[in-house]
Amino acid sequence: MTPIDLKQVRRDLHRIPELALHETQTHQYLKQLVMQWQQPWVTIREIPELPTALLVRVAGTDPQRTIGYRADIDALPITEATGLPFASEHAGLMHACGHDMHMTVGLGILAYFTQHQPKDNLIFFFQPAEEADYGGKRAYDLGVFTDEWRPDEFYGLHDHPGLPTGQIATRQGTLFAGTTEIHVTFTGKGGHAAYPHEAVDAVVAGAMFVNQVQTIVSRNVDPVRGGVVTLGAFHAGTVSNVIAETAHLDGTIRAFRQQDIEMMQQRVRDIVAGVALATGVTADLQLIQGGYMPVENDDTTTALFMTYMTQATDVDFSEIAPAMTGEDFGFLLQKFPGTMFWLGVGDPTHALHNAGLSPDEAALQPGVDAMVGYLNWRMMQ
Ligand SMILES: CC(=O)N[C@@H](CCC[C@H](N)C(=O)O)C(=O)O
Repeated sequence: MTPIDLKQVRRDLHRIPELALHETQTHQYLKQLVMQWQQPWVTIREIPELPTALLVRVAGTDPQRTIGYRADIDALPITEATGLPFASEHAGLMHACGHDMHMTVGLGILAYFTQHQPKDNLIFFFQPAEEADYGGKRAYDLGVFTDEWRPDEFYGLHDHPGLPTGQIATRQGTLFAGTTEIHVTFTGKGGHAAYPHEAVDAVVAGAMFVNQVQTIVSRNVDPVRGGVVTLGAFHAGTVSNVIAETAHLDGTIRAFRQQDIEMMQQRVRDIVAGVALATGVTADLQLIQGGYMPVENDDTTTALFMTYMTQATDVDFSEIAPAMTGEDFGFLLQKFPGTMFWLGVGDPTHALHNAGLSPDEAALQPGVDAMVGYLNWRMMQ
């Protein structure tokens, strides 16, 4: 029997969402739970330079390889609107991307292998900072995945509200886009609304920028390949009769190929420079890709994964098209072969990052069972 109540664990985690690199309560919860499953073949590891991360190694009985499994643990600055009895207790924060589900499935798999020592070595990486600040790359750059903590292959899942509960889905090749955060501040000269000629209007500069970035995808990206530029925030000004001195905008660039992402980054730089020249504002632009590289599934591990998932009679599996969501697991998959996959959580009326998102907890057990089944099968190959 697996020593974990999946639904209870998920609800406990759902109550305590924390932002990237601040997941202290979550880290403590995970650690206390894992410590209850201690066995001579289980090692818990913390990283002083990345204190909210947690790694667990399960030593195999006759290892041929080390298999990694990653679950992300951070939440979003969204005020929950689900009305659930176990809703977020942290004002303004929510597990609106399902990382509470990700952690719970990861814990379920780990719990199983603490009780049934595997043949191969397994490492579990409970990763801070997926939504921002690229915790996977940070861990890699700190040298975490070396020596006995080096995975020969790496797996990780993301929940998908649009897929039926418990369905597993993935594909060969690119699964998710690479992304780049855009942060730009235009600074002009504030003034009276009646005297625009004596001011430099940052709202006009911001509006020009919003309009001109719309040409990047429509005019510069190969339409067959696709891409997205979304500006999610625009803050400027105070009242109707004062010309705004500053405008700050935040957004994201997305595409499936790194060369397209870099071309789009350059177009954003060009447009910012053009807006500054045309309006007289000064501009401070930051483009941050961090670890959000395109998520490229490895041919070999993905063929194995899809073979198992297709043949397993208790797994509902589908092949799926790539998505423009981003994931810093893309960075780790550049360093180690592996496979990312979706787990259906059956809430088609709410997208990821929606305040009403309520993943179906009935997906937890099939998620654990599919991955435990796959790992046991993989270790016999
Ligand atoms: C699965 C998911 O929603 N991931 C996030 C990753 C954020 C990347 C970065 N902060 C950016 O916006 O570029 C996503 O928004 O896709």
